[in-house]
Amino acid sequence: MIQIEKLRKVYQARGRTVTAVDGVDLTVDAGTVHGVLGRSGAGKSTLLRCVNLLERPDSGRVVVDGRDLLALPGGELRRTRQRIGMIHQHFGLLSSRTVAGNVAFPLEVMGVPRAERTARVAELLDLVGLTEHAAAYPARISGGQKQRVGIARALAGRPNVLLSDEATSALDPETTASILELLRDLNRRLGLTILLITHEMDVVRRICDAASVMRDGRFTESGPVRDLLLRPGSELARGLFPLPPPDPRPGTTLVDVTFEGDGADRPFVSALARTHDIDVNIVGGSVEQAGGTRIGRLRIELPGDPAANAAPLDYLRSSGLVVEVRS
Ligand SMILES: Nc1ncnc2c1ncn2[C@@H]1O[C@H](COP(=O)(O)OP(=O)(O)OP(=O)(O)O)[C@@H](O)[C@H]1O
Repeated sequence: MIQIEKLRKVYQARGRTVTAVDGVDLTVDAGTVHGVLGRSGAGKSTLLRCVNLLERPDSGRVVVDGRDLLALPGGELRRTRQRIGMIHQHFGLLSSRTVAGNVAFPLEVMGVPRAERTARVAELLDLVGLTEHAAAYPARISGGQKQRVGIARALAGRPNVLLSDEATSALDPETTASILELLRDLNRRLGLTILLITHEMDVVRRICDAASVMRDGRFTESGPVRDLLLRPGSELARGLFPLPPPDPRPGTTLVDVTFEGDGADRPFVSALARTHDIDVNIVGGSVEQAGGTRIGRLRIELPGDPAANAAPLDYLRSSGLVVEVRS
């Protein structure tokens, strides 16, 4: 479990002060995957690097598995940090070592005896599907395989927590999907808690249980993915279900309807048309699997202005749908 309280990190660079993380609170429950989403410069990397103290926060608290990192004495801090794995966008492999040698490296640093190390490396390579490539050098393997080596290496110290710094940003979509699947699988099999940062909506959709949207060092929204997607005005929902900017026609009402699970199969559009004897025009929409559930977003146009549509809008709301009037 990761608990971050009022975390703040300020950089001074060339006479300029940048507040990269500006009082962030975050709890990542044990065994869940949490994604922090945001544009370049939002403060995501700084936040992530504060969780294993690669960056030292100016103030706030970072508690990992019940240990307050900023209060730990040196030796204990080092041992605790060894139990926090990290993977990176550009893998960071040692080119002079084989795949097995790269995975063995942190075990050597930890002083694990040779026989135990060999067995552990074999176990880790099996876990990430790289047994056959144990003797290959990084230059000879694909980007996806390199990230698998990165993951095996990060798991060497049997961490409960894995930090992922844009781990799939350098990969093509197909390889991205397979790496995300591997991370999801490891999260489930090992009960691994994963905190990842990304600028890709799709990463959140595919593997995150919860997410935060970061801008200018702060979270603008944060919570379980399902809850965020069902919240009117959610940036995450708008990003995952892109609809064109609303362009209402005079004398009509443009409505965005978000629905979950069964709602995706319920013919609420035809029911609305029938119940209120109106023509409903579907302008756009999509249905996605996200946050462990199926969520859809549909933009519809009703005849008449919003004031004239009070009853149909009430009908949609009382059907358990999330309704946002865009005109
Ligand atoms: N070592 C540093 N010294 C000075 N300023 C820094 C340093 N590291 C980051 N910053 C600044 O802090 C802000 C947040 O940067 P950060 O890298 O955390 O954002 P990010 O969301 O991860 O973006 P990116 O994806 O581009 O890395 C930016 O304005 C950046 O220029």
